[in-house]
Amino acid sequence: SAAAQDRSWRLDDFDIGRPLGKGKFGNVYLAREKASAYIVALKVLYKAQLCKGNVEHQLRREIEIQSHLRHPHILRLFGYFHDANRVFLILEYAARGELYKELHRQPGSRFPEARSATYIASLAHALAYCHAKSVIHRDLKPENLLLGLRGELKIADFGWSVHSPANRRHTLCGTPDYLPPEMLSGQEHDHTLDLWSLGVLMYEFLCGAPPFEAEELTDTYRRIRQVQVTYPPHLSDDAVDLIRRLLVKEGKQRLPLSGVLRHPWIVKHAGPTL
Ligand SMILES: O=C(O)Cn1ncc2ncnc(NCCc3cnc(NC(=O)Nc4cccc(Cl)c4)s3)c21
Repeated sequence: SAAAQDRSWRLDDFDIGRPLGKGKFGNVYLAREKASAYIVALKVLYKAQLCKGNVEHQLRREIEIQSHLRHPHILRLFGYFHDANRVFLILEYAARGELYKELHRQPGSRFPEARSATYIASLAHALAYCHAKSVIHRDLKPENLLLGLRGELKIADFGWSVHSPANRRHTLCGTPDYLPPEMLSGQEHDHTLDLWSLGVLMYEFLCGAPPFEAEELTDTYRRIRQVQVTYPPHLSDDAVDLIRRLLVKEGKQRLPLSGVLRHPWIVKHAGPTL
């Protein structure tokens, strides 16, 4: 509610529960707002770490961007507050946790086609909503996808999101597996960046590993630049067709989200949830 933004929150407004996850800049805890008994996730970020990582402006941008986003497949950021040495994000609680843990629990670490299509359709709806507001996420990967109480997908962590078009200001940290060629060469990028990452995620949901994964980082970079993908035999022709239309070097040539939602592979498998 808007009230969540106006009133200033404090740590003793909450009962703190079990840790939900551990992060580079701080941990996430289950928490209950005392007055309403509302359950949230509370992410604790240490200012010293944020300062050392030179990411304070990214956090401010995330808070600004997230405070205007309202979508069933985007994890809500209800508000934030800080004390002497910590910043706290008050987040929607995703009861079924991290999607990548669910992915690796599966046989072969991959989802069946119908489940993958439902997740891709949810992502396409959420991204269409973001792009309509000129917001690109830029960091779509299984670690940033959470599952709600009924297993519904929630995009989380807009720590790398920006208004498009944009240029990368920061050196990349973390895996390059989900980044398009234009991000590797520091070129200007736009919302079509997220279309590439959607293709990488679709491949990983269906195959159990991202398409450009390699032992050496340099090999991953080369395979991304050359769009070097091999398709395992168990993939349906429709699935291969949709991935091929997203993993295209030229951003403008990638299938737009409207085309993704109309694609036969999505309509066939995720039809009822569209
Ligand atoms: O995922 C888990 O570990 C466990 N988990 N399990 C359930 C659950 N329900 C809700 N949230 C969870 N986790 C927090 C998800 C985030 C959302 N938004 C973020 N933003 C952020 O970290 N920003 C940020 C950080 C450091 C620097 C900068 Cl610049 C920006 S993290 C949950």
